[in-house]
Amino acid sequence: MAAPPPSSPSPPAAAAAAATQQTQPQTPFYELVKGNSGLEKVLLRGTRGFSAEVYLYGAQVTSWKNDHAEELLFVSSKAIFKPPKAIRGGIPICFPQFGTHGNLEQHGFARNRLWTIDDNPPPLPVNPAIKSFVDLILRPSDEDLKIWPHSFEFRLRVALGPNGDLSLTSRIRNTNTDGRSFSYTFAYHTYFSVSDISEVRVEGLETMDYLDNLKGKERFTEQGDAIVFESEIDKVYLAAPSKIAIIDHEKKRTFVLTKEGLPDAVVWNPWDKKAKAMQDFGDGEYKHMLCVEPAAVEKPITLKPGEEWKGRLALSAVPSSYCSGQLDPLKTVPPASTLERIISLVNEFDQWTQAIRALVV
Ligand SMILES: O=P(O)(O)OC[C@H]1O[C@H](O)[C@H](O)[C@@H](O)[C@@H]1O
Repeated sequence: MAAPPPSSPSPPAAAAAAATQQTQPQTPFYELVKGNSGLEKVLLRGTRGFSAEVYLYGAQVTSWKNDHAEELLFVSSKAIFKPPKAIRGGIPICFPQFGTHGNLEQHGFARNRLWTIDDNPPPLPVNPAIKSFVDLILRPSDEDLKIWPHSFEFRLRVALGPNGDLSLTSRIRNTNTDGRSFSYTFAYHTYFSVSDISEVRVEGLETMDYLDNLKGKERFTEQGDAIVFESEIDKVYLAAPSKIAIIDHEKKRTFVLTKEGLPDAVVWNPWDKKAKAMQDFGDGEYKHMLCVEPAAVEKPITLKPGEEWKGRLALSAVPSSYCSGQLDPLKTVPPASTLERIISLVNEFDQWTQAIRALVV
């Protein structure tokens, strides 16, 4: 069901509309279409050509494009869009278990289930400028309750901001009627598309402690400068900062990842050997992807009946490279072309000043 696209009122009316929308429930603007293998997916279209897609299967975002229609997420060319296999790429939802931290299948079962659209979610405070979003919901089936005997409601809002930023907001509520709490681990398993993994560095995780999945989950401390990639990596950084930058030097593009309610961050690249061993992953594809996954792993989240947890991921892609150590996109060094432009404008201004002085004197 596609809501009619919002009319494009003039700015004052838009401001008025935005103001009223803070009080009125927002009607999301999305389109439901058939995707790969006939699986349904929701298209989100923002202003200026930004877009995103999320499959109802797994509530999995599989596309996020900028205003040049460039794909910012990685999905394997060999991804299998056929339940019960998880789609390889985009942003799989790992719940109620991350990795092998428990006795369920790897990453739990949320990414292997068919979610439904929630047309009447409980109100969620949003930026009124966000028009393009969809609310999805998952509740356990009888089969699920056999393997994880807890009732829950998992609501996910996928939203496209006015500047093309993508946000995922999860709300998980314990709806047990037997008075029992439950605990879970969680991750937004985000696959970023990168030009060449050897040209990528990650800032924000320097000096953090991490569990190394390649060394029996042993605890280590990261070295003092940005992370670069020369081999397989599979690390769970603990109590990581809320902002992490993934810098793609070749593309002059920086992904800024902001996380709320998720203390940890997993960094994974399978590299060549593991890539070859994965059926749904191209042998050379490890060069063009990097997973940075906001997560709650070290300390599972525990909810009492009726309690609700909220975990949020916000992604933006900033077309510039960062000075080392600055995670704030506003403090980025403009690209050389902008600097050259500024210098030529200053020179032009000088010429005009001299000409006007000559006239006046
Ligand atoms: O193949 P999957 O089940 O999707 O898991 C892919 C990867 O996910 C995470 O990044 C884990 O830290 C890795 O250990 C795992 O290999």
